[in-house]
Amino acid sequence: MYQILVADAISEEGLYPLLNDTNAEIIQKKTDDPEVDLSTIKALLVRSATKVTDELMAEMPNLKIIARAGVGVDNIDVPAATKRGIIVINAPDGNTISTAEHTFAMMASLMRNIPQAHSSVKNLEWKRNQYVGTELFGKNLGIVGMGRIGSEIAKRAKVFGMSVLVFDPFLTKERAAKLGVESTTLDEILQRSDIITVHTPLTPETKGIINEEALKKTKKGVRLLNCARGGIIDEQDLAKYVANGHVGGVALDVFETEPPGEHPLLKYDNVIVTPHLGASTKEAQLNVATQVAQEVRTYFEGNPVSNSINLPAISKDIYEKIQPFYQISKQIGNILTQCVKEGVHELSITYSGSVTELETAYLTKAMLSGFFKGRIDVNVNEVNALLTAKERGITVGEKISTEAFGYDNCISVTAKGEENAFTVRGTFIDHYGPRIVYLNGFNIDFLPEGNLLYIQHMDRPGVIGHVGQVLGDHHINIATMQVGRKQAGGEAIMVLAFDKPLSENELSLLNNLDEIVSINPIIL
Ligand SMILES: NC(=O)c1ccc[n+]([C@@H]2O[C@H](COP(=O)([O-])OP(=O)(O)OC[C@H]3O[C@@H](n4cnc5c(N)ncnc54)[C@H](O)[C@@H]3O)[C@@H](O)[C@H]2O)c1
Ligand SMILES: O=C(O)[C@H](O)COP(=O)(O)O
Repeated sequence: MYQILVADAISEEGLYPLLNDTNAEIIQKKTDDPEVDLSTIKALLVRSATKVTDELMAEMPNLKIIARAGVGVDNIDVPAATKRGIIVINAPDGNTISTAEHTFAMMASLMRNIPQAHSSVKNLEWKRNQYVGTELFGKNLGIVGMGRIGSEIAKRAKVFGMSVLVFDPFLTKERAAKLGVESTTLDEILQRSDIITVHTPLTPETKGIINEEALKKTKKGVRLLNCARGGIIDEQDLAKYVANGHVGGVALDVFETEPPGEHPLLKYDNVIVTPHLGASTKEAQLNVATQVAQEVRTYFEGNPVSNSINLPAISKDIYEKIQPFYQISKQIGNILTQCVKEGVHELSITYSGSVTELETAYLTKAMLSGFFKGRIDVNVNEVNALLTAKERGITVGEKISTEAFGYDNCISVTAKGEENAFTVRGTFIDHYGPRIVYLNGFNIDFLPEGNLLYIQHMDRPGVIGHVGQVLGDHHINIATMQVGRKQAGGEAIMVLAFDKPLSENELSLLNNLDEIVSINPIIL
């Protein structure tokens, strides 16, 4: 059973995939509601209202996934979530059309003074001369940020007979040509546009991208729209340019602080506003809620999510192919962490055979999650594995090799410390399962599972008997036993599996046997 906290107003109908899941319990409350036990919540669903801060995440130690029913994730501390190993997903295209239509409606309203005229008629006035508008036809529309929403606006603007200038550093010439828009610089847009609309995410780079310096370059009478995020157009600078009459009109759906309260821009008649309604249509809300609810369910069913902000996307097909190697990679990492007795500064992974055809980067992260398991407080998974290694000064290297040691596939990991290096090799055999086939210089073959004991000893007659005697005296059943050696009479190893872990006393009795060099329990 997993608990999901739905902290913002999310379409109930869209939550159907979760409401329909007998393993899910949905709690619809604010994060600061005293009735909510944050510590047991595994999934958090939000829109833009809830601020998902590092402090909030600290109160949610079991949180695995944050789902944003919408596009912008600027209300979520994504780096902090990543550090904590929490997946962040969004619904990138569910509200595109709604937001594009809202922006267009705002643009038409602004040009034809519709909100002002509407209020005037409602106040029993009839001022036809006061509300003479301007056509969209033939005007230059500048779009900053030509992603999903920007592109939909461009299509609509062209139908209205507008010329579209766009600025987006990631827009290719081919795509601009296909959309029939002129791709240009921000400066050109500022200088040539009659109307400018912004559709970028709010990032350190886009914050204030339209500020006083930019406004200075615009045409007198320019109209500006922000239906993306408050702050992309600097509100204080904009207020100055509305006050001095340079800017002819403004349409805002979003504000730096929401609600904006007593905002300097609100007093101007040529500034029209809506309360962050871009995505507020029945269709968009149903789309985004269904998308994230389905993704959360998929995640808890153990399948890959498609719209993660902090995890590379992987298809279900590839995910299924990778699963067996995922497990063995994790086990190799975990064996290493339990066997290496000094600080590790380098982990090098070599993939060979059929596994090289898969997403090995994903497996490297799985190996790291196994390596850090039990070593540090943070839950390390594919989201934060590389970051955790980097923070701890561990270099991670990945290689592809043609040497698979006679196996169909082989994953070999070497952990290097100041003094020693320790190598573990594993393979996955169809219809047989995962096997560890090499341990610190010795060929061996054991199942990486359960309570294991790795013993280094001298290859002498009777050693296996002596070990068996100690265990038998303590009524300990040996489930499986594998041995490996390099040469007769030299160093050798054995790996035993038990139904339960051995006690300190039993381990110490084994360690005191003459032929034993070292013993090392491994719990997987
Ligand atoms: N008002 C609303 O209710 C509402 C609804 C949906 C989305 N939004 C906002 O709109 C934004 C855009 O949504 P989208 O779905 O089109 O996202 P998107 O990712 O498809 O498009 C964003 C575009 O901005 C471009 N970009 C990034 N940095 C830039 C820069 N410095 N200069 C110019 N372009 C830059 C990117 O290359 C990308 O093409 C979202 O981030 C969200 O904040 C608001
Ligand atoms: O980024 C978004 O998707 C929009 O700003 C919508 O935000 P909302 O879900 O709070 O309406």
